Amino acid sequence: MSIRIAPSILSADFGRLESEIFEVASADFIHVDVMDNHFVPNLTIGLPVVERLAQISPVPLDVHLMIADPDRWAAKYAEVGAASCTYHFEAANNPLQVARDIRSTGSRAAVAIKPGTPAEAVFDLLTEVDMVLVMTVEPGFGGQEFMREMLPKLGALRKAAADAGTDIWLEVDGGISVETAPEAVAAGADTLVAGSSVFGHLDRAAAIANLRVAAR
Ligand SMILES: O=C(CO)[C@@H](O)[C@H](O)COP(=O)(O)O
Ligand SMILES: [Fe+2]
Repeated sequence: MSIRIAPSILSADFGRLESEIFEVASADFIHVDVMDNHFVPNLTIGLPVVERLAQISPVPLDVHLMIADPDRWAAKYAEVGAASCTYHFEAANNPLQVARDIRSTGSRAAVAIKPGTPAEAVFDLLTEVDMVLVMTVEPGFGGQEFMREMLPKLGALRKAAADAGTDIWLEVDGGISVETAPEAVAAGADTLVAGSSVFGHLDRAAAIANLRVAAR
């Protein structure tokens, strides 16, 4: 199985975002954290910036919406060019409808769960989404410590998806590095978000290559 790497631009230099994105062009996706200071206690970027990033990025965008009311907003991010659009289960009034709205645009739909949310919460959605994102930190900030106690959720999701006759991607986000990537992959992750462990290195391409080797 080939592992997908998605550098999170939360740890990039926002003053030179375009060149930062080109420095991680060897990645499979660019992970874009959208935070609204309501669902999480942090504020980043919104729809107009994501739209422009989608136009200039050499690799597809994996947009992670940490926002209230994804029922209203999620499909709009897909419409402006997010190849994959992830909303939080905890924030959605109608999680099933949000997934369907995203998919109706042609983008991949993904649902995320915070550390306090059990994997079972999204079992009913597994045939309606393309990916589940298991948070391995509390959402809101980069550079936090990896919560390895979240890893059993991956096995549970993999089994539930197989039981439901569907094949989905499983992404982990938070504290992923060359040390923790092997654990996440062994537990069932196939898509790794990495913020500080990519943008914390001057040579971003080497950091991505090192993650790929570690994940193998
Ligand atoms: O969604 C989030 C944080 O809420 C992430 O995508 C972070 O940006 C990951 O950063 P690192 O833990 O890899 O530094
Ligand atoms: Fe994220």
